[in-house]
Amino acid sequence: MIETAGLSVRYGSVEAVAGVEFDARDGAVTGLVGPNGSGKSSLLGAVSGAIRRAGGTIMVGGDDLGSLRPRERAKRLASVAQEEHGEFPLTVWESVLLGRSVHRGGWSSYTPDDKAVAAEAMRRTGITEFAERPLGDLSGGERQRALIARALTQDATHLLLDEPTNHLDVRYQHEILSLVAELPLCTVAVLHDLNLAARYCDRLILLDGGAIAADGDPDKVLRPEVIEPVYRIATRRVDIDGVPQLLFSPLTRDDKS
Ligand SMILES: Nc1ncnc2c1ncn2[C@@H]1O[C@H](COP(=O)(O)OP(=O)(O)OP(=O)(O)O)[C@@H](O)[C@H]1O
Repeated sequence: MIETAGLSVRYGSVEAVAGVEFDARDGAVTGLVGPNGSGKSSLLGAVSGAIRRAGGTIMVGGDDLGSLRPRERAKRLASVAQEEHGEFPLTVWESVLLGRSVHRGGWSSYTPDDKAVAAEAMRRTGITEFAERPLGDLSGGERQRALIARALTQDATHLLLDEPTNHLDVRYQHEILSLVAELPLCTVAVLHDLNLAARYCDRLILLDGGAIAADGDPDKVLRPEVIEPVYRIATRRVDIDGVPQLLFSPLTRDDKS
């Protein structure tokens, strides 16, 4: 479980996250949605510890995030950030295997079990064939799947994903999110695509201007009267097989005024 209270993130005079309180349950996928600049990545970054919070508390598995030693933190939280920069000198296999390093002491080498966990994560994300390729040579979508495989290999109890479907083709968008939805973890994912969020999230937190505009299951949040004022786009909803799906059309001149 992840719980925050009064969580704030500031960049100079910009308050990107303004005293947010939410909880994300174990065994569920909580989606963070909202327009560009609404504070999704800042909120996720604060929870992962990558971005310094200006105030508030973050509890992960019942303990204050700040009280956890780095190794314990890594056993509890695995995260995939929006863009991982760098030269990527490692092969895909080496990079995925690095996820096991939090379970190894000092210089001890990887065990057959570590290698089996890494191989299984690669199989599930469809990247086995790229094992010997340098990570930096992969396409954006292939690299995204490799980074997700590394996070799965870390075998943490909480998973943070910032736009995990970014760069993925339509098949892998669904494959990766259905894989994530099956994991018995506490997962928080930033998603732009509201229709994917509807299908794979148990709960949605809609951010607007750094604050929570709506919080609840997809049926409750994905309603035109909730979505339209936040995204400022005309929205229609249809329910397909019990899953809400949204259709959008640009505002007319009259709507804008
Ligand atoms: N490093 C930074 N320095 C200054 N302002 C920043 C910085 N990072 C983010 N911001 C600002 O903080 C606010 C929230 O940004 P954030 O990236 O968290 O939003 P987001 O909802 O993830 O956006 P997007 O959907 O575009 O990825 C925005 O106003 C943004 O301009």
